[in-house]
Amino acid sequence: MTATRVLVLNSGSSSVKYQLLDMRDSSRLAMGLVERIGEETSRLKHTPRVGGSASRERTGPIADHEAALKAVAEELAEDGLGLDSPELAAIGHRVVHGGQSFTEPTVIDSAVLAEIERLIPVAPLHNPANLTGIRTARALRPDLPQVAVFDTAFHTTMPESAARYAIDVETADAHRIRRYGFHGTSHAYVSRATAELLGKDPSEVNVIVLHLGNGASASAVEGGRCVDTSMGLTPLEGLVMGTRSGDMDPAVIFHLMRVGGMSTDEIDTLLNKKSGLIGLCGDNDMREIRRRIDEGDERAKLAFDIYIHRLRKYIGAYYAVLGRVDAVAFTAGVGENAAPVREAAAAGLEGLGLAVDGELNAVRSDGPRLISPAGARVAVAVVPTDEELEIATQTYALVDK
Ligand SMILES: Nc1ncnc2c1ncn2[C@@H]1O[C@H](COP(=O)(O)OP(=O)(O)O)[C@@H](O)[C@H]1O
Ligand SMILES: CC(=O)OP(=O)(O)O
Ligand SMILES: [Mg+2]
Repeated sequence: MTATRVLVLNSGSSSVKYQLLDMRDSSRLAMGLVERIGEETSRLKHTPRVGGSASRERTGPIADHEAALKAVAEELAEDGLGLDSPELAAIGHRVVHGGQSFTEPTVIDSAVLAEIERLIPVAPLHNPANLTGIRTARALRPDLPQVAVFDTAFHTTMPESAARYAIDVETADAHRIRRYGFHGTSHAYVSRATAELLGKDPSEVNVIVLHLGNGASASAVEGGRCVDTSMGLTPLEGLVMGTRSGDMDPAVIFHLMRVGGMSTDEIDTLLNKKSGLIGLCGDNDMREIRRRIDEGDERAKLAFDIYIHRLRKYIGAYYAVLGRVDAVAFTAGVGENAAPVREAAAAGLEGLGLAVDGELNAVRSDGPRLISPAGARVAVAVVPTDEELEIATQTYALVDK
């Protein structure tokens, strides 16, 4: 029997998303999510035979990522899809920070593990969880190839003019300080899917991709290659996010230290976990923010306006970076679902050839779709991302040789 299945693990700071795919037809055999790891109220939602049977849920404390993965393995085994299956060809892992070392998907060995570990200081919320996922999966199936697919890889094509910060060159190089960019698997997948939606080859189109999830980032993709992106050394820079500030004057940090008496760790927590939408209005979920706005809540309205203002700045900036824009693609939780965000992001930009059609924008659908009026100079699209499929495809390409 040839092994054609790939298990994909996307381990976040407090969650694990997973999918088991059969790469003969890219079909999903099972998928699921473990949330609130480390809390009393952890939850595992497992969907076997996607599209077929109903989901199963387990609630109750799941202490850490190792326990989470073991619970996932048990759920898969219950459907006869256990990790011991000879049909499993590889396990693909999302790894958030690959620094400059990794420009391609990579089979994991101890040297690769050591490098991912070395990069923890620049991805403190993400790389430790990714490492635990890899180590646990390796312990469960030591004989299987484990492949790392890096968020940073797609952005390694950025020119120096976009990737370098304007700080002392020797200092920057000594500490490997530069723009790395993240969500690259999503930016790659969505820019390609957008070209496909337009019936063109990726090499022919310039796309601004807006990945708006809990973490959010924008990228400028020229003929299939990333030329700029909004996240930087770490996933803190750029857009306003669920709990992260995005761009601000770096002197805010010195001010908080000198005048506010805050420690480095306190400021790190403030900017990564208590800022963005949650810091501005107490909620990080766009659904809740829209509900509050509908009830006349001023703080929610201001948070929304700040979020949109920053988003529009990046659309304008990347318009200038690209010179010619063929499409703007909205993706991830907010981008795919929040019609008011898309409407506000494009409002009044007809001069740039950008517009959103109210009726098309209100349509709900799982597939990629255009929301710009017919004949518009720039296509505006909703293009659902599928990081797990992209990771599985890249993983399988590496092991099916
Ligand atoms: N129906 C919806 N309307 C508006 N926003 C939504 C909707 N569904 C999800 N979201 C937003 O998407 C976010 C999660 O996006 P997602 O891409 O899954 O994030 P992540 O991968 O970073 O966890 C939620 O925090 C919420 O703000
Ligand atoms: C890199 C990053 O921000 O990832 P996420 O959106 O999954 O937090
Ligand atoms: Mg995400």
